[in-house]
Amino acid sequence: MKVVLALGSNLGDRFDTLQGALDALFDAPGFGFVAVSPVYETDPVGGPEQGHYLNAVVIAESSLDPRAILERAQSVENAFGRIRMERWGARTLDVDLIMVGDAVSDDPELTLPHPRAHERAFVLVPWSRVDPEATLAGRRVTDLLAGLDQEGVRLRADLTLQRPE
Ligand SMILES: Nc1ncnc2c1ncn2[C@@H]1O[C@H](COP(=O)(O)OP(=O)(O)OP(=O)(O)O)[C@@H](O)[C@H]1O
Ligand SMILES: Nc1nc2c(c(=O)[nH]1)N=C(CO)CN2
Repeated sequence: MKVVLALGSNLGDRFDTLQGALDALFDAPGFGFVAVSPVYETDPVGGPEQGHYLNAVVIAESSLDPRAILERAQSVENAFGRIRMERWGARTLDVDLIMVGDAVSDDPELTLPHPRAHERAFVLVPWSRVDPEATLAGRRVTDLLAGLDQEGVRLRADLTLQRPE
């Protein structure tokens, strides 16, 4: 199954956090690296006033079930010292499951595809760069993007994530 994960960080050394998270996600069996997007500097969306994020999207191949992938994502978030404060507030690391194959779920603990991904340029811009043919719930990501303001999402060509070892 194809798995799409979105990474975000807006506290501390944001790039180091993203690279560390990428390495940690693939540092266990059951998860094969496919590709990682460029890094984007993004205006914060929602929540209280907070700093800019670095965002990236990772594509993996996995036969793990969605719950196991969520657990892995959460353990990586915890390992990078994420302190959960207010909703949509600042965080050292956020790992969201955007889609897991064609799994569909409306469980609040794990909603798939991610219920807000289709409206988030900070997810769709990097995703479309790493997979221009991608679709989300039957719609092309590039089409979804056409209706969104992308001004707050800027390529950081000076920052490149390395594929995990
Ligand atoms: N697709 C998903 N990916 C990650 N977490 C999810 C997903 N669907 C539901 N959740 C649940 O959401 C909770 C995480 O909420 P969190 O505080 O990270 O939200 P947020 O990142 O601030 O906001 P958002 O969900 O809009 O990105 C987790 O406890 C998890 O169980
Ligand atoms: N730019 C940006 N804004 C956000 C982000 C994020 O990763 N990037 N994550 C959020 C909660 O998941 C809320 N707002």
